[in-house]
Amino acid sequence: MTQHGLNLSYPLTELRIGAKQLVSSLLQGVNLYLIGIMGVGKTTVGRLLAKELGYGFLDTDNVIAQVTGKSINQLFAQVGEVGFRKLESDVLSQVCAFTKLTIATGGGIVLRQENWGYLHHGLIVWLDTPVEIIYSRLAEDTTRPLLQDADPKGKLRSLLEQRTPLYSQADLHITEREGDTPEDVAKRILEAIPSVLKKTVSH
Ligand SMILES: Nc1ncnc2c1ncn2[C@@H]1O[C@H](COP(=O)(O)OP(=O)(O)OP(=O)(O)O)[C@@H](O)[C@H]1O
Ligand SMILES: O=C(O)C1=C[C@@H](O)[C@@H](O)[C@H](O)C1
Ligand SMILES: [Mg+2]
Repeated sequence: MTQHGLNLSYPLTELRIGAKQLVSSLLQGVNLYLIGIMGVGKTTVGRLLAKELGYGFLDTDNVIAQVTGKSINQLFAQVGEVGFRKLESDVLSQVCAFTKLTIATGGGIVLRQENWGYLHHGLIVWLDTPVEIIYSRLAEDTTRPLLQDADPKGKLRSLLEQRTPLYSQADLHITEREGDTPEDVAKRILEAIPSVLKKTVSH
């Protein structure tokens, strides 16, 4: 984030008065990227954050589906995970050229090294939710091809375990607490952004 030359001289009391305005002015149009395993709420919380910040909202999964005219399930069936990952990188490489966006990413965006070059154009937020909660949310959902497994909960656990070192490279780590609404999570992110920007430049 230091390459953005953010102005960090702000009175802390302002955080309580107008967190949204403060965060907007601190970010100076820098994009927010939400990463995390499927079902943590990247799409849901991303929309709320965009509204709060006066940012546009994009979801890489939705952009891929719109551009190809196919669902994520159809793409996995037709071009495989490898083909899907190429499309995902193409989309990310294009959207990172814009500013003032909150971008919800697909859960596997962290897997390709080249994607990190694009993600680091912005501020990266890792949404982290206990597997039990994610599972209860997605148990009836058939739109995630990687969860079409004999043991979907085990699959979620193993994906999270494999990807945790990658998600950990985010600028900000927000852990969802039991009972947190999407609004609570968005608020916690907004409140945490000033501290992470401050921490980055003081090193
Ligand atoms: N804090 C929350 N409390 C309750 N339900 C939530 C919360 N966050 C998200 N949800 C619900 O969980 C489901 C999954 O959320 P969402 O689609 O936003 O996850 P995602 O991280 O974008 O997943 P994917 O990586 O598969 O795109 C949705 O039905 C959403 O309404
Ligand atoms: O975690 C993953 O690898 C995925 C998450 C979804 O957002 C989709 O991008 C797709 O279902 C793959
Ligand atoms: Mg999503």
